[in-house]
Amino acid sequence: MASKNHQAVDLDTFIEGLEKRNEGQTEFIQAVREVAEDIFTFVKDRPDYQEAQILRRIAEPDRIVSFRVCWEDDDHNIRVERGWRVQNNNAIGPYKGGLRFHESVNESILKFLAFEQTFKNSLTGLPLGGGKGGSNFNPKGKSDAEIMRFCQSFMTELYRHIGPDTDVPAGDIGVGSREIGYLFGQYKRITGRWEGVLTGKGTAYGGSIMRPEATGYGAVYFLRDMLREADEDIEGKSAVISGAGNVALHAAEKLCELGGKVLTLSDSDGFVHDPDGIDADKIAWVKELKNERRGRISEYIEEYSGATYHEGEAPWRVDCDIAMPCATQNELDESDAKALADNDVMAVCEGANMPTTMEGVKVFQDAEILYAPGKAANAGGVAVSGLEMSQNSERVSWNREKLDDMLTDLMEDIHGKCVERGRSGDSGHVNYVKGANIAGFEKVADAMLAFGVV
Ligand SMILES: NC(=O)C1=CN([C@@H]2O[C@H](COP(=O)(O)OP(=O)(O)OC[C@H]3O[C@@H](n4cnc5c(N)ncnc54)[C@H](OP(=O)(O)O)[C@@H]3O)[C@@H](O)[C@H]2O)C=CC1
Ligand SMILES: O=C(O)CCC(=O)C(=O)O
Repeated sequence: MASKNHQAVDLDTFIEGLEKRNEGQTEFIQAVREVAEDIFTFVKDRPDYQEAQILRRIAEPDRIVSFRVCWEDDDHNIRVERGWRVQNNNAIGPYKGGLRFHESVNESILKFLAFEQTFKNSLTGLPLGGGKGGSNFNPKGKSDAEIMRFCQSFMTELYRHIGPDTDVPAGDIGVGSREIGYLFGQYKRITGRWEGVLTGKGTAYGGSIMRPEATGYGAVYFLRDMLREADEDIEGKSAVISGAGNVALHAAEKLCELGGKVLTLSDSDGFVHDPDGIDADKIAWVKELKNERRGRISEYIEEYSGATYHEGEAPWRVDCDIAMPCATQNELDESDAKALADNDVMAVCEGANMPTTMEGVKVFQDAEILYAPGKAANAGGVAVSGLEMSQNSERVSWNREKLDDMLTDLMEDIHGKCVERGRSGDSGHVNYVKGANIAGFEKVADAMLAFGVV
């Protein structure tokens, strides 16, 4: 009788097939490859996972919906963009993951994000599957009315593919509370239903009071847990942060609160370095600059004269104890990682999704630098989204204190899973990438085994 294992392939053959099937989709291939390296070792002793082709199936989205988004700008020009929703895997719960509006958005980027989301959401321990969506629409410089018309048009197609038990989108780059408001309003108008179909909503209409802070705060809680595991803490440590959006500013806020000193923030044009520290008042000023006036980070040096602005550069060469990439994918490459290692960085904790290239990750791992991948460290955002879904279906509202306690516990739990699965026998060093990959995979894999071949 032929072995049931006849379809098992080695890692190289798996990657070859992946590259062939997803030609040119570099971000997606990178994300799957990073997981596959750990999972292939892990499933060596699990023929049931191998025979069921679990990883091969998770690496093929359940479906991708792509659609035209047509809208009218303030000068009455008709504009056409492309929208997508990638529903990667719903083995353990409804598809869940953000929407990104950025001119760089394409299928590869959304597929990598939806794939990573599947593992991240599993790590939270909540019943959430993985998805992601968005558009190549560029929100920069658009009026509020233009943003509203775009969001309404986007939702006019998306609404038929989502639902509180089907797929629950949220924000990501370029999608904050303003956009979620317009999207939710349009969903409600079309369907006539008030239901928890989006998270990141305003508190006036069912949003969680902690969702805006959750990703950045959660990442710093993970950092604190990781440092504690190594008998260190945040107090007195200097930190470089990239980005000046939702994740970066809330990470900066929590770092300051826990006694850290934030030295940098950035946007896609450059970074600011403030040797005096970017404290809570300065962060509040940047929040107003970014969220209300929609300005550029370069304006910081006009307000705070001790700071310098570095056009076209990233902050990774500034001497620091802690680095937190909180902007976008592949923003920290091998040479950046070497610069951080040469400066004896103690910990790298990712607020963004896949911000470090594979070569950069290798530098951190070879140097045994404490390194937390985004899929574990930034899971606090989607975890609080999961809590927002519970609040909506139970028709309850939890206060900030309760939610912050729950977020703290959730991050501690994710950290614990990474340590359990990622600690190496000899040195005791924790490989958080391996830990997150294996712990995230296992729950989804067990659910998929239970379903048979579907
Ligand atoms: N919001 C959330 O809850 C979660 C977000 N994440 C991830 O965190 C990261 C940041 O998201 P978020 O803070 O929400 O997004 P925002 O839109 O609020 O902010 C994004 C920030 O990153 C900068 N940025 C974007 N693209 C680039 C680029 N190509 N090069 C350099 N800088 C860039 C932006 O600068 P500029 O204004 O110039 O474009 C901006 O400062 C993303 O990777 C996202 O996927 C992960 C988990 C949850
Ligand atoms: O809260 C959510 O559902 C979205 C979070 C997200 O997009 C992410 O974790 O990258």
